Amino acid sequence: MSQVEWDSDDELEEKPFNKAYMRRLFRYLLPYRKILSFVGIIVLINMALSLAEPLLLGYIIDAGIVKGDYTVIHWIGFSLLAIRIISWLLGYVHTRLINFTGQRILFDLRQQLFNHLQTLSFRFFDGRPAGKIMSRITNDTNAIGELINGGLITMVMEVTHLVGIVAILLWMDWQLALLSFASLPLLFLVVGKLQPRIEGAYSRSRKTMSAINGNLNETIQGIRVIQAFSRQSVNNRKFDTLNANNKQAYMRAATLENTVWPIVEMIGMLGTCLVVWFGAMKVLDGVLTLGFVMAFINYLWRFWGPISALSKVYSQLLSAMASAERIFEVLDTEPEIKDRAEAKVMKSIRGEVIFEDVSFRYGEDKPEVLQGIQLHIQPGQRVAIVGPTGAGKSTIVNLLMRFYDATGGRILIDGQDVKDVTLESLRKQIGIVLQDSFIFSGTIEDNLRYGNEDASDEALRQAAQHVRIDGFVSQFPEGYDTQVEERGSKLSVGQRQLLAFGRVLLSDPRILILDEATSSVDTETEQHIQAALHSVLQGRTAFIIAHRLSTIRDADVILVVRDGRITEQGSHDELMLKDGMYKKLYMTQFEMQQSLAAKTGA
Ligand SMILES: Nc1ncnc2c1ncn2[C@@H]1O[C@H](COP(=O)(O)OP(=O)(O)OP(=O)(O)O)[C@@H](O)[C@H]1O
Repeated sequence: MSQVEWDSDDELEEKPFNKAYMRRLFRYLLPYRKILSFVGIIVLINMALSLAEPLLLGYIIDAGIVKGDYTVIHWIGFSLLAIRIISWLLGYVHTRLINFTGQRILFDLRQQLFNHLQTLSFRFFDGRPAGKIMSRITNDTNAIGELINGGLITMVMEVTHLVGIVAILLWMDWQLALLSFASLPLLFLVVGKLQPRIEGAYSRSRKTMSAINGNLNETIQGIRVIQAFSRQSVNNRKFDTLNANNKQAYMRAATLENTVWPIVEMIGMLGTCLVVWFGAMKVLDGVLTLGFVMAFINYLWRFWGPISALSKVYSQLLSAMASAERIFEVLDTEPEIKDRAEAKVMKSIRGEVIFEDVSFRYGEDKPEVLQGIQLHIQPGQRVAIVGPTGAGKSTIVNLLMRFYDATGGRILIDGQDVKDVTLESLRKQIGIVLQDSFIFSGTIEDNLRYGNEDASDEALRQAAQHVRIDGFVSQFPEGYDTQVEERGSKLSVGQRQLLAFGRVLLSDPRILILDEATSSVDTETEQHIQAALHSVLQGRTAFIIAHRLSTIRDADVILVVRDGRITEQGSHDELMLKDGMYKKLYMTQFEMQQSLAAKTGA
């Protein structure tokens, strides 16, 4: 299947009933069919017990109260109590079992989605808001869970209930039964007209709630920028509107619902009134007994419960359909970058990298962002990639990591095409340090071991020393066991950078990709970073998207990228002699640095 288009239609709250989705959802129930069949039997027994109650009530009136027979009263009274106790026990068991199964199915589905998401290619995540992807794993699986937990069981229970009641009413007195159903067409008319409006109103209320969530998410993520730009009052007004929309939508839904159900009850009462009226006359005529009419009316009261429950399950079913569609779309998306069937494990490499006439575009309808890239890098060489923003520097390294596949040409590492080896073996031998060093929640040690969990403690300490993090880590009371919060928010920018160097050093890759940070840190940290960089680069082929003049000058090969092409290639001295773009770039940067140094007095 092609990549999913997450357009606005995608977020519809409800979708028509879809048999194929339903069948697929049922497949998740299959592993639990034994438990579910057992639950089904319990539910049926419970229904039968509950349906017996009005009959017993009728009997206690006719054979007990009217005839003054104490034994019947005792026995039936005891039976009614026993039925309630057994019903309660069975209800407890079935709720426990169905909750347990529902949670297991949710667990399976969530796990499957998570595992699959991790295999999907970068292109899948490009342009898809993280919030929407997250909501598929949480909200959408929950909607399915609710359907299984509440909906399915309610459906089985209420349908059996309804069929049972109708059958009993017809069996007791078909004429009276038909009389009591006389108001049904009116009921269907009212519910058929108003129910979609209630559902629409609730759906709008949920949508306005998701707008609130989105806004909250963005506000929390961007709180620094918001406060820096003093946007609080503008944001308050925006939130106020969203909040008011939600209140309005909810109030409308609630008002509609509060109007509909009393009308439904009134219509229901109409049928009951007719039965009471005719029934009472028949009792006086001696055709029916009092107990019979009481039992009949009791069944009628029970008739409306399942109808309202079923209409709720129906809307639950439709919203689960929309969730199922979104979940299956993700599960059906094939990872674009994956191992070929005949892919081999890439053996230990030396680090020679060749780009043979490589071209690339981010989408079929997108322009080429790389064209005719030719490169031959020897093992251990240090390559600096420079060029204006948007030139294609990151794209070159993305192709080397196989985050995307080149659309033309070949990329060879030690003579092996990157497409012919397994992704894992390729990526294990390439390390990457990005500008914004992503630190995971967990301890400092966890983060260091991220690429090599089996590293010895000794190797860990050495790596930490080399990248100079031992100094600041030893100042934390818990040392390497210090918990760094999500994204390393407890650490400074420089410390995060050093930690990222340590992580890559410990994983010991042959090729290193480094996106040099542009953000300035204090001179001491800068020195630490330079020293750490020196350790990390030792003996590895390195591709550095370079911003610092010293890094650029020290590189063995400098690539000047412009508009997706390598326009100049060579060492610093060679390129300076050419008097081309590199010289211009270098001189501009040099002057900038000089004036910055003059300003800061460094
Ligand atoms: N995921 C993407 N989908 C579509 N186009 C993209 C994507 N990533 C980058 N591009 C486009 O590809 C071109 C090259 O981007 P690239 O990120 O490689 O530039 P860069 O030289 O690394 O820029 P910078 O120095 O600003 O990071 C740009 O025109 C950019 O808009």
